[in-house]
Amino acid sequence: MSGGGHDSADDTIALPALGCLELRVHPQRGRGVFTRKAISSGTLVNISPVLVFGRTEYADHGRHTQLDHYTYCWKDSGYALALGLGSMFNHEGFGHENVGFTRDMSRSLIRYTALRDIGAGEELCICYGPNVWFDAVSDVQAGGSDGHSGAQEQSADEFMRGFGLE
Ligand SMILES: C[S@@+](CC[C@H](N)C(=O)[O-])C[C@H]1O[C@@H](n2cnc3c(N)ncnc32)[C@H](O)[C@@H]1O
Repeated sequence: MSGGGHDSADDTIALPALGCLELRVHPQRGRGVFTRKAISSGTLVNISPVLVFGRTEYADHGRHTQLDHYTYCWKDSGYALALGLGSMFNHEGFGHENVGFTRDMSRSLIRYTALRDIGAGEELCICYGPNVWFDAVSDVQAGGSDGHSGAQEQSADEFMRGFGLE
């Protein structure tokens, strides 16, 4: 078993068990994912299975509900709800997020990986894309470096398709 999150059998997915992640309420962002211990760059921090909605089902129903604040773009113009912590990562602007995500369409899951060393007590944030639907609050200090290690796994195209936006 490697750190890649799946065993040799294609239908078995090993889940990371860091034991240091916790859900906390951020005063402006609402619930978010925080770590009690330092996490090294490149660590697989979470795997979320997803619930996939087809394009028509989502257009007719899902987008008119709270689901629209949580879903990721998925294949064939559908959308997917990440189950578990995958729906709890808050947003930081591009270059300031400390967690990247990769959609595994064939296994219906999303992998989340630390893009840099993350300190104890930090919030784990992903980047939803360039256009968000809320007034984004950032915890990044002005003038700080983006801290990216080059571990970003998304292609530019995947990134621009964003979290729930096209
Ligand atoms: C996928 S949910 C994240 C979990 C959410 N905080 C909760 O409590 O359910 C996305 C929502 O979180 C909030 N959010 C995420 N990042 C934010 C940010 N940087 N600033 C303000 N609100 C944020 C927005 O309300 C957004 O619609």
